[in-house]
Amino acid sequence: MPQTDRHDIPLRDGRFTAYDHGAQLGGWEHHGQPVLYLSSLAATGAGAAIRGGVPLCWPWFGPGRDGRHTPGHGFGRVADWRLVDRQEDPAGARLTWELTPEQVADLPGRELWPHDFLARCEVSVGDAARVALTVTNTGSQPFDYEVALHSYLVVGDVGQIVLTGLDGSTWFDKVVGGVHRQDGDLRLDGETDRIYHTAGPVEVHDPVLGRTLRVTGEGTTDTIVWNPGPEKGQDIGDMAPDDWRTMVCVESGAVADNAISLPPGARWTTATTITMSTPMRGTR
Ligand SMILES: O=P(O)(O)OC[C@H]1O[C@H](O)[C@H](O)[C@@H](O)[C@@H]1O
Repeated sequence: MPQTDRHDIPLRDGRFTAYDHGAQLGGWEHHGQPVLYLSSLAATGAGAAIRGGVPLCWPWFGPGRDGRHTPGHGFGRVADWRLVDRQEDPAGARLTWELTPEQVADLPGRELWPHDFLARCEVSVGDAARVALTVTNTGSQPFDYEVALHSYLVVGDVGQIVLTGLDGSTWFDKVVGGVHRQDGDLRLDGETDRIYHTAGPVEVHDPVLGRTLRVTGEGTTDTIVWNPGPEKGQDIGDMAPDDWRTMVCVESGAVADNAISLPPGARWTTATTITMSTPMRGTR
């Protein structure tokens, strides 16, 4: 396998990193503030899933709908994508990668999703960061897939953040099971792993860093909120033991019963956009 190609891109108002491996946006710093978390222990070599930034979960999410798919979050996140375009100017940059069946032929898990496809991932960073995945069905049979754009956001203290935009939506609890309805804003207390049935926008109000991050999905139906909490957080090999305190994942996706179905010749774009604003607005 080729070495991971990493792109370090300076911008007028910040900088970001991106990898051909997984077509992945890595760290992003905007106006001197880190916005996307990238673990200092992240593995980036062949087969590795890069811990942080915005991993692409595709063509399944987690262990898939049957709970038995590996690798977790699909082979798209560990594939070496082909960079097909790179546009840069001081205000913003855009990188575009493609992935075809030939590039994933030898990857574990390909046999679980053996369809003909063209996938295109576009990462654009300027005032906002946007990750867009467009999948085309190039075969003669319909197929479906799950997708999540798994943003790792930097927060000052996960115990103090308030998430708005989820009020009234139903959610599935991945920690203990069960479906619930969100009543008001969300404050995290320990391990949290939830699939909310809303595309957002979801805002993360952060009193410690004095800012609000907004995550907006396009072509998506779900928002996944994840933080491993103190116990699991200590055991994640590619994260420093206390890092769980200063990150939260707010992921735009279409998962489980909301998987995307594509007839032959059709294509679909799912995207997430992350913006940062200050000062904070009121929460309840
Ligand atoms: O450890 P990873 O495979 O990167 O997954 C990290 C997390 O991703 C998502 O947020 C899932 O909902 C979680 O269940 C999972 O633990």
